[in-house]
Amino acid sequence: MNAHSDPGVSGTPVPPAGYKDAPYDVELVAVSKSYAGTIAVDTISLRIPKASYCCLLGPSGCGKSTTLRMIAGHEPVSAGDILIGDRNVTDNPPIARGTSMMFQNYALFPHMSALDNVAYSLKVRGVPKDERRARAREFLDLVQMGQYAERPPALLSGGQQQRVALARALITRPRVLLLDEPLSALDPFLRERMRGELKRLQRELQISFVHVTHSQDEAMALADLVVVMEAGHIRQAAPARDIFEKPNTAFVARFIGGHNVVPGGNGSIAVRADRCRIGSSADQARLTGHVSSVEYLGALVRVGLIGDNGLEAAALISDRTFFAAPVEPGQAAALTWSDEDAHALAD
Ligand SMILES: Nc1ncnc2c1ncn2[C@@H]1O[C@H](COP(=O)(O)OP(=O)(O)OP(=O)(O)O)[C@@H](O)[C@H]1O
Repeated sequence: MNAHSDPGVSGTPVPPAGYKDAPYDVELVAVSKSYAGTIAVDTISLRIPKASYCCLLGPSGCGKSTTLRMIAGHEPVSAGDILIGDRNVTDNPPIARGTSMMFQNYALFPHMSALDNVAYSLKVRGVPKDERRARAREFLDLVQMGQYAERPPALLSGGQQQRVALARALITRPRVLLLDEPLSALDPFLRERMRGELKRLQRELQISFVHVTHSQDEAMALADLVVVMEAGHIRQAAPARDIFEKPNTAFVARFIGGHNVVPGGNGSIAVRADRCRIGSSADQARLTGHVSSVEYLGALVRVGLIGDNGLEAAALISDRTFFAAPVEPGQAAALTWSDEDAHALAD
């Protein structure tokens, strides 16, 4: 292994040639993956700027995990190139890419203590015992697990096991940390807490995280760059706010949630549900019909509406506005919005 493929296990990471100047941590160039008869990923190109939090988001089977596994080197590409920094790693084994992967089920060794689990990848790289144990302690402290160093995984909670798995993935000092559905096994309370923790770690370490999720909320909360995938394609890659404010297609608008997709003058338009109002005045109405549901969400109330044309839509309104003029399911109602809140979609 040369200095350029050393993921920085012996002290300060050694930047690969040209890495410092590379504006992207990850670059996918026309990457495809086919299995016998199935195209899992179809000619995708993507640039992940340095030290970004990137979420790959999309419905089940859209190719997110396959993309992540190809970046990790656990799956060979069928076509295309993968660059980490400005180094083409397409044919490199996982250990020589400068990436590290944290698996969904954490994949900890049950017979080893938390400390030995974390130190393990240094062991396989031949780092002496004292040094690797000292480094493992450092990384357990980083994820606030120093006090559990001697416990085996079976005596740790799910959230604690996950922290150990994170420390284990980070100890090799990767350029890019790859996370496959890292929060899905946690209960909702812990999930939110770990979400904040992941973001903190990414900021502190100033490396890129590529995080696969099918949760829109998770992607919106975490990502600098949200990559929305469908059927092996990237449909949109942009900051969360751009995706939410300017979804480019009906699929993205629907998948990201919180939008109504309705016919406009030239094709479909998306209007955010929180920009819609419920009224009864037919002259301002954009969509007339009746209330189909009322969901109290605390600060907001979601009013579902079925248009006379069969179209389903919703308004998200503040609790104060709703209770000033409440409506009930079955009641005739109209949805209104301003022209400036209507966003034209490409299809
Ligand atoms: N080893 C494999 N052999 C054959 N087909 C596969 C293999 N792995 C994945 N696929 C197919 O490739 C497509 C993409 O799968 P992938 O696991 O990347 O999707 P995903 O978006 O991560 O889905 P999920 O959210 O359900 O994990 C799917 O149609 C899947 O069935």
